[in-house]
Amino acid sequence: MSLTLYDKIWSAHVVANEEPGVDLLYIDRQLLHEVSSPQAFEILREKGIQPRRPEAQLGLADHAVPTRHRDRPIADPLARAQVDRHAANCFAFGIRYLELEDVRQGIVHVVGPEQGFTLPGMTLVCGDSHTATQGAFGALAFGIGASEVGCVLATQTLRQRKAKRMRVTIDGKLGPHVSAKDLILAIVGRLGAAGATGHAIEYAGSTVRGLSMEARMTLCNMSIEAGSRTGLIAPDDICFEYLSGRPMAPAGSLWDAALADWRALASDDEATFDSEIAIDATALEPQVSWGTSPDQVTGIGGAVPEPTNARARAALDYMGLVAGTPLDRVAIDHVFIGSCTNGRIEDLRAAAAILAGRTIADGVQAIVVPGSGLVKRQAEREGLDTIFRAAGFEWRDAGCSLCVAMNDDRLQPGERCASTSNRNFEGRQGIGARTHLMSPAMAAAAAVTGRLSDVRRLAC
Ligand SMILES: CC(C)[C@H](C(=O)O)[C@@H](O)C(=O)O
Ligand code: SF4
Repeated sequence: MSLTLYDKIWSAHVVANEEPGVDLLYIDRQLLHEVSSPQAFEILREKGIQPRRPEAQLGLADHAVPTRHRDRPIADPLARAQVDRHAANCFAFGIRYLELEDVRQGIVHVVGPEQGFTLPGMTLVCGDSHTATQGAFGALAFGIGASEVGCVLATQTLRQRKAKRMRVTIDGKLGPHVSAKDLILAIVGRLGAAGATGHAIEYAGSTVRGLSMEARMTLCNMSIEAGSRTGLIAPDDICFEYLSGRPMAPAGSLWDAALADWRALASDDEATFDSEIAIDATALEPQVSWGTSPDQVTGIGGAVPEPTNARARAALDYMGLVAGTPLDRVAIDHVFIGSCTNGRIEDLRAAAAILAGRTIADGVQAIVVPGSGLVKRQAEREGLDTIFRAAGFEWRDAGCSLCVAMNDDRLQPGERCASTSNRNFEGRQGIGARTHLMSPAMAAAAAVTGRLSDVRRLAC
């Protein structure tokens, strides 16, 4: 029987069949952050259980952490308590924890792959909806709820209903300054916020094969914004090269053995999918969201659309936008470059390439927040921090930052932000704040002009 990549990883992890369509899966790895883990540790305490495999877990703090003054104790008492509690829980239960001072600290979905904790063919979970980011490595990676985090800690298994299979095939060469972020925004726009609900998406096609691992992670990251908990890409030489030599990746003969297994991780040629979508990358223009859901998106050459339903009307109202306004006339107050969608080294390089020799517009406040301490260090080695600072950006420490208003970085009501993150929900960047999602190069262009702008015009 022909199988998809999803089927193969799934069946390799079935411990028991519970009922038709529902299996008990073995979970290889779990990432633990400070927001979704406290309840799980409480479950262990209440029941007097020790983690089944502490070495299969990795803990760190990312959502609540400040991105400045990291040499001082966390000023906000609630954030400090949350981070301290998470660290204490990890230590108490014998789980590896990356301290805030550790250069390896960062956003879970950046750190997992960077450390080689995330490997092809694995099942990997985290109490976080953007865990699908790590499916870029051909891992079955998905977000779970807080009580499920406890279940994985206690048993290293999880009861799961198998999803339907969807393949998104992307072919054609991306134009200059058009990136994986533009692709995934366009895909989410086409599928709709619930279009892939109940499905596991596999991204395939010549465009995907040509993408770096950083770009593949950007693609998989936003699968959840179309309703899919899982985004997968078959691992190949680009993936193996990225992983080779990573601290937690296998080495020596174990690496050779792993590689032989990983090369079999692809959908069979005759495998069938419940749903198939084809995307032509050639004609794609840079994308910008105009509403309060990531599927409310269009090309930068377009205008604020005429609302066709109550949801769109409410979105325009919240966003303070009038239908028919060309997008490139919309002025912005803030720029945020970072997040698990676009906080990796390539994202910083793409933004810096636009900002070199330029300065941000008067009145604009701009921050760049590397996805991890290692991304920050690498960017500094390449002199990117100098470019960002010279342009007028603040150069911060790693964390979720302005992607989510759960830390010191947040906007005021009515402020408008060009953001490389993945969600533009009401209040996401602060109460009443307005978010436009876009790529790092597009965010850099917005910083320079002070409005939403086509980076291709600025670049040439
Ligand atoms: C706080 C966390 C559980 C949440 C998620 O599940 O994704 C956050 O990371 C987000 O991006 O909204
Ligand atoms: S960077 Fe944003 S999307 Fe990613 S885990 Fe943090 S809050 Fe969630």
